[in-house]
Amino acid sequence: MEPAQREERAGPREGAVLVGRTREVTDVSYRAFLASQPAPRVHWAAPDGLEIVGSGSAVTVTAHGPDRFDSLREAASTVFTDVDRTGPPETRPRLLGGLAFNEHHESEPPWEDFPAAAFTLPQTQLTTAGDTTWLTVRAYGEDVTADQVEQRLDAAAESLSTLPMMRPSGGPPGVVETRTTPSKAEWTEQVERAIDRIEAGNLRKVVLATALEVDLAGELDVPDALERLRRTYPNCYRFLVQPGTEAAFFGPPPERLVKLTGQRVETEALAGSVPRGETPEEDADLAASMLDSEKLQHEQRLVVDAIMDQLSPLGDVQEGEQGVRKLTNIQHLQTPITATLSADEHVLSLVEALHPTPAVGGLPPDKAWQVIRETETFDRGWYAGPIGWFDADGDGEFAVGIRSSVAGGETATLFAGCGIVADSDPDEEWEEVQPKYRPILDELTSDDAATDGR
Ligand SMILES: C=C(O[C@@H]1C=C(C(=O)O)C=C[C@H]1O)C(=O)O
Repeated sequence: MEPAQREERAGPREGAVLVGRTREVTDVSYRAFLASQPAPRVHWAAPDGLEIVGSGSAVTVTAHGPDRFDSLREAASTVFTDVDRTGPPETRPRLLGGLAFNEHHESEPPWEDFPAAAFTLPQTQLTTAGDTTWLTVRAYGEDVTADQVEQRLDAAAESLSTLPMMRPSGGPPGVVETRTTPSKAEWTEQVERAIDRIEAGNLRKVVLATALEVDLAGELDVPDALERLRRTYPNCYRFLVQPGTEAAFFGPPPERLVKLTGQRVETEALAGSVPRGETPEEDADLAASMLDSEKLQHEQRLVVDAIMDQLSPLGDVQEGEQGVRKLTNIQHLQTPITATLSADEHVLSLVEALHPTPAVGGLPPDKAWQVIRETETFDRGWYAGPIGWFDADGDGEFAVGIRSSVAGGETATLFAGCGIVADSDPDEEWEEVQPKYRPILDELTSDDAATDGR
């Protein structure tokens, strides 16, 4: 397929036009398409069925610092000023990407390819909604013509038709060695210190995270891993953000940060975890113990209240009925929350209001961030940051970038955290964190080793 057009990598500018041409395609393998594409690459799949994969950058908007949301909105409005496109609404231009957990993110290893915030309009994109898949080719610039883009669309369709429907799967690369940050002893100290701060009265909850650095026996085939995650975590989001040739950030997060369609907001509180049981009875008992647990209900309530507080100035907010979200290897307390806005808002404004929720940050948010910064000895980077898309109308959807890893060459760094409250126990919290590595760790572990280790 066509190499990325370097001359078009520049950012948004006045006078440039965005030209997009789209056609329906059949019998396409996302894995084969993704594997055939050069970086930058992005992938987004939502549990409700929208699936997008893209490569190359027609235009990318980036931002950093406290004004990053304003800068993104402004840059995006320049990108969307002059659009000449074909295709159904499903294929409208969506800027795909995300933001680092914190606005002061530094692009240091393993995050050297990742700015504090970056959203891309891919040059070549597949979009699936319902049973239909479309191929879109885009270009952005002062001198771009519809003829050029149509020719590129012909070429892209031609090379797409030559891709194999199924590539043989290379399988997981295998794990040589793992290193945990912090160690179990350090974790115990960190959690005890956090509890001291909570008891001192100036902190209610903090989510402390851990990192697992994994040396691999070979290079990870990310398109293959994403394809396997489609089957093992079918009700989760799946994403890939690969801004350069080195590192890929990817994972199957279960948690929605926010979805905005017109004035309708959908979000959720997802916090409080227990493992899945070995038998249906044990599984139901574990779920019941979670529903009955005062500590886990407290963790959940803090998240529900914080989200409701953030949204209530913007419109009419409804708390849904609490339930249990069952994933392949863990179950969580979940409360859906919806709102009808009283005025139009951009989804980035909602992301700004909500992120980080106390499911991944803490309460009060500033105090929690201070504790996270003083405690964690690794860089969260984009872990637990907002990952998703937005369009010209300001509609969009964002997941929380958890159950995720940043991988490059023969190394992958995985992240997992859990909420610490007054009655947390360091040993129990350590046990709670481990299954949160599993979605990715299982993808890295060779099948033989995985069956031994399970
Ligand atoms: C922080 C993570 O998960 C979050 C924390 C949870 C908890 O403390 O129970 C549950 C779901 C997520 O909101 C993670 O997976 O790394």
